[in-house]
Amino acid sequence: MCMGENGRVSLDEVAESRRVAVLGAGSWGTTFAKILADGGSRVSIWARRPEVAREIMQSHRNSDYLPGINLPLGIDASSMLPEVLAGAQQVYLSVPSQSLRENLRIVRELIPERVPVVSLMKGVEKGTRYRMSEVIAQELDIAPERIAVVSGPNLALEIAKQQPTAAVVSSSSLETASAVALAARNPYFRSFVNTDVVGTEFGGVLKNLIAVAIGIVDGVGYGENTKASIITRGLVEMTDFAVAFGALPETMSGLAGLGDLIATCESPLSRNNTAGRLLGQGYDYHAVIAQMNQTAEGITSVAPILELAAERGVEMPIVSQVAEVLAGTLDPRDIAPHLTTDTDVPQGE
Ligand SMILES: NC(=O)C1=CN([C@@H]2O[C@H](COP(=O)(O)OP(=O)(O)OC[C@H]3O[C@@H](n4cnc5c(N)ncnc54)[C@H](O)[C@@H]3O)[C@@H](O)[C@H]2O)C=CC1
Ligand SMILES: O=C(CO)COP(=O)(O)O
Repeated sequence: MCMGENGRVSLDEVAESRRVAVLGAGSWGTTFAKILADGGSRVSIWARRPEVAREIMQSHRNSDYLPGINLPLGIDASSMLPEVLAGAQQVYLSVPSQSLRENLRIVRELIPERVPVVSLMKGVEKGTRYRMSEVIAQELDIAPERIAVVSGPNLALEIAKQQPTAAVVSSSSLETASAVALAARNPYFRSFVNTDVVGTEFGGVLKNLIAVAIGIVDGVGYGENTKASIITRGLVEMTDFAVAFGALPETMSGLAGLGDLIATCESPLSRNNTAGRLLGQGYDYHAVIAQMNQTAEGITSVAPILELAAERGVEMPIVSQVAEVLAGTLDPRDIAPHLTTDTDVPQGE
């Protein structure tokens, strides 16, 4: 690192040495850019739409996704990928999960060598059923040690308002997780680390599905008993599923599991919860999709998650019922924390 004129390292030089790129200027990409900038990094965001990049550059706002939020001055934005990625020391990815692969194919040659690549996403790919870190490893052909994922109870708008929040950064390399966690921290945002990538990633995917179920019963008008029963049994489903794929059970009781489950199930800010509520109010799948102007990953993750569950013999009664409501084969009023077709023999909790 070079010195300023007085022989000291200037703040600009420190920030320059921590140049990071965020691909995706939706609500989470933009909020994460703010987290990183408020932590001292110099951040470039890639926005697919030039008008979004222009608004961030000129007004320091992204009013479509974060109304009322002023972004820090240390954030640049562009719709030109080479500009955004040049010199980045870390690359964060925050596009809808189903579009990750096509985007990686475009940026493959532009990602600087050896830098960590971080998924902020909470979905699985339809068809392949891959987690986002698996899509990254496959498309970029990089070692798992360079890949990290971030998850936790992280409703974007609350964090953009600087409400105190925690998350977990996971990588098979603790060194990579720690480097990312050091960048992704500031007075209102604290990143913990772990090496359970499978659990951390599946936690974020699975809680979306339970949040859709909670939205459905909310839309129907059921009360707290129903919701608490679904959340509690939902956590059992999440844990059974994740452990069957090699996750540690304790990850599911951490920020990426229970923590995110609580936040997403309780908040009207959650798009998954909102989509569920519309289903519970009687809108069908197509009407719900038409009303959502932001990404609700749970809707597209249901099918691949149930296919994966079937592969490993994991029972997921709540997620199965969400799939049935989406398919129009189950009346939202009949959704329950158990299958109504269960045997009459009482089961252990
Ligand atoms: N919003 C939140 O509170 C949080 C979201 N996440 C995750 O972050 C990921 C991104 O979600 P959000 O930013 O919330 O979604 P969003 O709907 O707010 O924004 C999505 C962004 O991706 C862009 N986009 C859409 N299709 C695209 C494509 N084919 N190629 C490239 N860009 C495309 C949109 O223009 C938009 O800028 C999701 O996986 C979500 O689960 C994770 C934690 C919190
Ligand atoms: O992941 C989230 C909170 O942690 C955001 O949830 P939604 O995608 O349902 O808005």
